[in-house]
Amino acid sequence: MIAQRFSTALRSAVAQRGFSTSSASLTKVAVLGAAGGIGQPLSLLLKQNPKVSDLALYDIRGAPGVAADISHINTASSTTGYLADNDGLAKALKGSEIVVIPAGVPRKPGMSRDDLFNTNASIVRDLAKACAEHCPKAHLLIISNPVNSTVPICAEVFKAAGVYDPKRLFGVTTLDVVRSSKFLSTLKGSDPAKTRVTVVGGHSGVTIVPILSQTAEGESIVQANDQQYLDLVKRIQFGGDEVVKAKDGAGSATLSMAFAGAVFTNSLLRAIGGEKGVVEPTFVDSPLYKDQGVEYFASNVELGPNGVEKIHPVGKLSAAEEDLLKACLADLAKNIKKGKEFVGAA
Ligand SMILES: NC(=O)C1=CN([C@@H]2O[C@H](COP(=O)(O)OP(=O)(O)OC[C@H]3O[C@@H](n4cnc5c(N)ncnc54)[C@H](O)[C@@H]3O)[C@@H](O)[C@H]2O)C=CC1
Ligand SMILES: O=C([O-])CC(=O)C(=O)O
Repeated sequence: MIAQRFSTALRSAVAQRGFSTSSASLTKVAVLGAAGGIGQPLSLLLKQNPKVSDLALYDIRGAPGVAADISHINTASSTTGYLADNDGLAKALKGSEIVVIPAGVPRKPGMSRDDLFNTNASIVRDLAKACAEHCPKAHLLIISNPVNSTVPICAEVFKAAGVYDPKRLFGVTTLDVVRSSKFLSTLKGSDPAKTRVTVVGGHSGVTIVPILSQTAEGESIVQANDQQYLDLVKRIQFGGDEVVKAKDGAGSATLSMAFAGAVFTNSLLRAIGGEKGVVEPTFVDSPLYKDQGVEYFASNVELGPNGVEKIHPVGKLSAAEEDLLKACLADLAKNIKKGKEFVGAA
């Protein structure tokens, strides 16, 4: 009974976010880091998605157990778990059209995302090498932090292997969009499902730039440019810290991230299936600020069957947002350089 209620609630939440029930195109999706705090609920949500035909769950520990559990859910897709032995990673990746990567360590209180670099850079580099070898045409969705550096790392690995397609590499910044929507709609009493905020830049502190002036519910707050605006921007930029602090040493956002990851994956699945006009903010190889030394940047991106279809410019900004963008670009350039240098490319 409880399971039934849970399932109904989940399906309804998923439906509200626009998960289609048509299964025009069926896709193998791999999750690397599938037994982790994000990996498990993300895999659960992907099992609900009728556009997924095969779910390949890979982790250095625990993935077969997670897969066995999830495989009993009565949706059409098949679920298989893989460990590193017996060529598990290669088997998980072969035939995958989408690879979602939440592998790596999360923050503890007092740490910045950049403090994760030493551990996560090599994890992501090695997984990217395997993707370049076994599924070079897959769309790579990078969740592992620091995203501002791990995305450039993946790009350099793919370039070195001669298989880089900038249209198929995405840093998942959807959680910033989800948080902006929730925080703004709570302040304004609006419907969060209809309160869409574009968030540009990167995914760390001041590199997260919410463009509240372009949202009807945010316009007046931006115009007032008072403490309420400053607090809202700060909460969006440092929302991750709120969760890290509350979890008190037990990690960072997992459930909201799984939700955000499932939303972005579903948008890409819709676009791969031929739906037009699917737009999500995401951190990609972008021409927008390359002349300022920033090669990767999150802005609204129209998705298509081959990944990035069109990168939208940030549009008109308020004076305060111009200042936020300036601070963002300075930090972002450093984060990107660090990632490139790690692979020996800067
Ligand atoms: N992009 C975003 O918005 C967000 C990113 N994150 C990041 O996601 C990452 C994962 O977070 P959690 O799931 O909470 O961590 P976790 O520690 O709960 O799970 C990570 C999983 O990765 C696995 N793993 C480690 N090395 C691996 C390898 N070489 N191959 C495959 N799997 C491997 C671990 O065994 C573990 O199961 C962290 O770096 C975190 O900072 C977290 C929240 C939001
Ligand atoms: O704060 C963290 O370390 C995890 C993360 O990226 C987020 O919650 O936005």
